[in-house]
Amino acid sequence: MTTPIQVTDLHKSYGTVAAVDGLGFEVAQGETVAILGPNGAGKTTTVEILEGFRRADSGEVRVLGVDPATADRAWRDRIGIVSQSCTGLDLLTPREIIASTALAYRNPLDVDHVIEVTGLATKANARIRGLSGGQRRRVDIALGIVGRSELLFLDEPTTGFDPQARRDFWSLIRALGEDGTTIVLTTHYLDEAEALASRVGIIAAGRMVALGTPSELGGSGRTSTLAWDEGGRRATLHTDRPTAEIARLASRFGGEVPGLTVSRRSLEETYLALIGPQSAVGNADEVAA
Ligand SMILES: Nc1ncnc2c1ncn2[C@@H]1O[C@H](COP(=O)(O)OP(=O)(O)OP(=O)(O)O)[C@@H](O)[C@H]1O
Repeated sequence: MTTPIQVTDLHKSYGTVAAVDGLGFEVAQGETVAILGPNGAGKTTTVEILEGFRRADSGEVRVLGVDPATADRAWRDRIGIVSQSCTGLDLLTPREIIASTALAYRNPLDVDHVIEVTGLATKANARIRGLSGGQRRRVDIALGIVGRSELLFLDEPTTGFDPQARRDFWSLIRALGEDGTTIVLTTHYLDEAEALASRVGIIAAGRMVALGTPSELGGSGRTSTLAWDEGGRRATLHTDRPTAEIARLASRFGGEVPGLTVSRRSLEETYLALIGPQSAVGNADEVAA
């Protein structure tokens, strides 16, 4: 089976700004990968190269086995895209737009089902211009999934969602993932990455600086740090087996361990440590000036 996304040594510059600077990663069939990174890190440029909307300067890119720069209509039919823009078709209704988009695909999802799972049932026949920002975003998502894509790109999909709508959207994405859809999403929400992604990639200054499961990069179930007071100083120990180590310490101290604390590095701490204050590339105007 073809690996859905393979990227090797990707480069893309705008004038003197190296937006993507030697980036490489793979996404396996059925994976949900979240791409994190600060503003200007190169996420959109990378994803738009994968979608065939921008040309790389150099490097190897294969999406569903094809170079997106030379891909045809049949390839595009296999891909769903939810970008940051809204439809702009203010006088139409969600149902009209979703139904007409479905006609463009060979094997679309049922339109009523899409309206239901995107939470648009009560607004299906209202004009787009009367919808809130979050409701318009749901229309974008409906258009991205109606084609029953093998590979789905979601660019900051829940920006503008209220907390319940985000949870509903997460359920929808999990269901698509369980059905075998490969998903790449960019997000600024670390909790969203942790909730949805089988792996998280962190891009800084045009490079993939980390790629791993949420528990490898942070979150639950990874290395803990124990600290306690001993011999007039603070002793520390990093361990994947904190309970066993605490039992060992308790036995050594014959009961209470003085000043014992147990902490885990969160995904947010890992992220902030990796991106650092200087990691985002400046924008082109600033660099040129
Ligand atoms: N069309 C363009 N022309 C010139 N510079 C660009 C263009 N598109 C992006 N850039 C620059 O390339 C760098 C990477 O931008 P990109 O949009 O890929 O970042 P991003 O990680 O998606 O950021 P954000 O989180 O803000 O969406 C930035 O410095 C940006 O100013």
